[in-house]
Amino acid sequence: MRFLTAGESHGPQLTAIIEGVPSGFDISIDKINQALRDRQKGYGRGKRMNIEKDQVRILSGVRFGKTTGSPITLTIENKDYKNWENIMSVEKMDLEQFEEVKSKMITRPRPGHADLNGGIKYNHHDLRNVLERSSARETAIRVAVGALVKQLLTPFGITFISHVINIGGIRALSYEEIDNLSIDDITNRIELSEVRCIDLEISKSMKQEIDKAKKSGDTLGGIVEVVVLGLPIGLGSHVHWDRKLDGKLGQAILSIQAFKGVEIGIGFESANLPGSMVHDEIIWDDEYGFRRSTNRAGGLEGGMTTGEAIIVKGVMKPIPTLYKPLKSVDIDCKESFDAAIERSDTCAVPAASVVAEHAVAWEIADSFFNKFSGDSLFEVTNQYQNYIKQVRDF
Ligand SMILES: Cc1cc2nc3c(=O)[nH]c(=O)nc-3n(C[C@H](O)[C@H](O)[C@H](O)COP(=O)(O)O)c2cc1C
Ligand SMILES: C=C(O[C@@H]1CC(C(=O)O)=C[C@@H](OP(=O)(O)O)[C@H]1O)C(=O)O
Repeated sequence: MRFLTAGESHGPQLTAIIEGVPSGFDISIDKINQALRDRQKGYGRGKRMNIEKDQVRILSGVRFGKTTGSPITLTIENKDYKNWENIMSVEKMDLEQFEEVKSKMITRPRPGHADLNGGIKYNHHDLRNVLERSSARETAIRVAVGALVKQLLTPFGITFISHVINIGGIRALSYEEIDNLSIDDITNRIELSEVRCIDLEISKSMKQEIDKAKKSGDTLGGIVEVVVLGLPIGLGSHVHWDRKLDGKLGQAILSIQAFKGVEIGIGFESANLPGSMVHDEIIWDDEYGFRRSTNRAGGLEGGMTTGEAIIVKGVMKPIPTLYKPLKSVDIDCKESFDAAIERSDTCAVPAASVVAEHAVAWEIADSFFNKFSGDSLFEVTNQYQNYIKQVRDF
């Protein structure tokens, strides 16, 4: 499977085309819209989220609620476009527009954003041309894509959880450290927390930290965790660098705006431990077959799933646009100024946890349909069931 997205932050809409989805799978628009709502509602976001009411439209590839095997086109309207029509026009600029366009021109690149590198690379002297596409507005359509392909995995019992385990240094337990909570309890708590954190007391401290940062014109980053349950052994492959699922998940997470680190299983901590405390012993379970007594590897060995939960964390840096800006240089006169201020979030880690979940979902779905390839649900299901039997009898 593959997909492309298009669209500017303040343009008319975001679009995605997904290719390679087999036929016969149930698709619920409500489920995609629920994921879009989850992405929008995290605490710490700026005023833009009051304007947008993200809802997907499916323009091709689905008929009467089922995939047809044809390319699937998704769109999300940018409600804010009506306030930017003149500034984002595709027509040649006329003189009357000039003053308005000039008022929104960006010439003082924000440290930490794509402005300066993108401006130099594409030879733009209005850095808005860079900002519009580098903006994480694009994550809305990526979530829609992920929420669609997640539904292709439902018949095979594969499910996803995402949550926040750190905001600005306020830490919460990660999935492996949580005892005595059912998956339903975990998901209910994430739903209830405005920062998508399982611990509701820590959620309060995280919110306070966000309020503090906002008051001082600053921003915060953090850590998100994505957990994938119900995977068979053997998605991904050890035979080529670009088929290794851990590598693909790394790319998926690091492709999200502002993500600067990724960790699988105990990841960085394994540098401090001997092998006996890092690797997961292999056991035989009469009901499940081969299993691991622990899951420090985070569900991946040799670029392939082990059958245990995939556990992947991503580190998000603080938002680059600061209301108390850092120093920058005006690209025209080359003098030092405060960086540009564009309406902005204080902390988007809760929103980004939803984005990370859906970016991971894409990679899992892609690996799943690589392994169990077929043009229809029927064909894929046959392949899947044969393989599960093969694994059971191994
Ligand atoms: C959900 C989400 C919301 C974001 N909101 C903002 C924002 O309001 N202001 C901002 O300057 N950056 C925001 N960012 C981060 C920038 O888009 C990102 O830092 C920028 O594109 C540069 O890319 P890089 O940080 O990956 O190098 C957001 C990122 C995400 C994932
Ligand atoms: C629009 C979204 O996020 C935007 C991401 C973003 C950035 O620079 O990445 C900057 C802000 O854009 P604006 O200036 O229009 O408010 C965020 O609101 C979204 O997540 O849907």
